[in-house]
Amino acid sequence: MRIALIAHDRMKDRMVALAREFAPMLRQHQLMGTGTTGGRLVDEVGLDVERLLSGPLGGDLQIGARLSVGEVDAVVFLRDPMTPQPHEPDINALVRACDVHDVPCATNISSARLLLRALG
Ligand SMILES: O=C(CO)COP(=O)(O)O
Repeated sequence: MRIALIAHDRMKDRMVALAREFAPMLRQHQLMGTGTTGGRLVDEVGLDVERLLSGPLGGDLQIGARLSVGEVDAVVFLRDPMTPQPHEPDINALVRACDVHDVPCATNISSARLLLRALG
């Protein structure tokens, strides 16, 4: 499976903890992430993650574009619900693309755990 991992700044520690928890499972899959999130997962968890652009520079759009042509199977997107983001339209575009193409998209830790368990 091709899994995209994305987290806003205040959610990145939680993404790292989640990735540690699921590291053995995640290693079985092809991973991609936005720039900073991907970097942390590489450096702190030792995962092999293809790093795309940082979110505010177009990383969400890159993932959305891949997803729209069938190149992403699942998304974990830990959005920060409390902080406005300069690239809000990109964020909405990615979540919308998940809905348009019926790609599972977990936007909080509980749903991410369920999704990653299901992908086993
Ligand atoms: O902004 C993001 C998603 O909208 C995440 O981007 P970074 O992983 O580069 O911080």
